[in-house]
Amino acid sequence: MQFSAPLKSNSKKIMLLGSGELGKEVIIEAQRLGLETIAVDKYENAPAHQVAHRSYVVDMQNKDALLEIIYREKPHYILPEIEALSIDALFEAEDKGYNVIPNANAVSKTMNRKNIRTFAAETLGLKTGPYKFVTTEEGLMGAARELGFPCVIKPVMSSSGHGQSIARSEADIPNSWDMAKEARGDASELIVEAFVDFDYEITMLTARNGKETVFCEPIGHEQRDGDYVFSWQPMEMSEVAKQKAQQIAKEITDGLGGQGLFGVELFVKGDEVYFSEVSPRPHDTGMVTLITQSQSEFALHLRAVLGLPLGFTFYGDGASAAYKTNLHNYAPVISVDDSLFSDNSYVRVFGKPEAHKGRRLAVALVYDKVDAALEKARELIEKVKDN
Ligand SMILES: Nc1ncnc2c1ncn2[C@@H]1O[C@H](COP(=O)(O)OP(=O)(O)OP(=O)(O)O)[C@@H](O)[C@H]1O
Ligand SMILES: NCC(=O)N[C@@H]1O[C@H](COP(=O)([O-])[O-])[C@@H](O)[C@H]1O
Ligand SMILES: [Mg+2]
Repeated sequence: MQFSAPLKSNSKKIMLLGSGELGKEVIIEAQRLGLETIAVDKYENAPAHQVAHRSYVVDMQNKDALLEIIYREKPHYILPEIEALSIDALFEAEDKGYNVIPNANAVSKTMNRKNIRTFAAETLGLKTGPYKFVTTEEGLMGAARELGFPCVIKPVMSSSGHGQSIARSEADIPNSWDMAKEARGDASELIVEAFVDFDYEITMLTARNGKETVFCEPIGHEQRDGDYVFSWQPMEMSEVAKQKAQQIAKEITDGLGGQGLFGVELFVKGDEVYFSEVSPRPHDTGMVTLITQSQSEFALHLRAVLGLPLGFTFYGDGASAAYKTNLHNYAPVISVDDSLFSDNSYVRVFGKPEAHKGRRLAVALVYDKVDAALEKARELIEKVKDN
């Protein structure tokens, strides 16, 4: 492969749509390969804006506004980094010959829970828990009664747990309805899922470069209020469950097609593996690969996009802990105890310009045997504060 310099007439350009902490790492990897980088998001000084060659602030749901930037910049690759963006802009750009990663149809399917769930369960026949879609509060009550309690309620378009709740009895349904309706994203329709009483859940990072598919070691994670707080790698699994997990990851990523890295979310009970959802891009729980692998999920995403070989070394076990703030603050200051910077741990601060309750601002990473790494990550994250 040939590599040019950025900011020249012959530069190779990537445009990131969404510029959070995950995109920031993708941009850094792209710059390591001499690519020209453009980061787009809905607010100023987003993490990836801070490291890209150029940045734009735009309403990500506005088709014309997104297309205007795409046509102006003419990127070789368009990498969606968030779910809430104008899918019509991506379809139109793809029609005009732009390379949307992994492809506009995959982005469209995965951004909407109804599309991806029906594709996985009904088209591909993958095992999932029971589910229903509803558009009214009465419909929600009926679906919950049918599926049984507890059940999980989510807007069809949302991420990081926004608008998600668990209803434990009929009395919880009005509150679940309100929570879903008030969330950002698209709550015109809701998915109601039977609660899967899994033993553990994993992310199977899966990369496709057009020639081969590779899997990372399974990542275990702990979620609170639908958002990740701790992840570790590898998650110890039975050989049968691991094989099934890779098989499901292969089928769903082959079904979606295109090049790039995917985060396949799976629930595991005994040797049974249930498909939950998939991100057609690096996954928040995969930040642990920054410390466990020779090529992180961000580096692998870039390699897959460019069609480069996907070989990498798993250096050894590790864990990550997300730092989430409780404050509203227009200029957050993050205090990190010096003990986080050790021979086997460090912290990455995303540089988000504003804090609000529940927002992820930093991540602690530990390299050690899984149990020790997770224990240390739990201990260290308590030593991060902001004000
Ligand atoms: N049907 C279910 N049964 C049990 N737990 C569930 C179910 N659905 C979701 N969860 C729990 O909630 C978490 C978040 O759900 P999900 O991944 O669907 O939301 P999300 O908003 O897309 O999150 P993200 O954007 O971080 O991936 C899951 O990782 C799991 O821990
Ligand atoms: N689970 C999806 C996920 O982790 N996405 C990551 O969070 C950012 C948004 O953060 P914000 O809400 O703090 O702006 C996104 O841009 C992406 O990097
Ligand atoms: Mg998820």
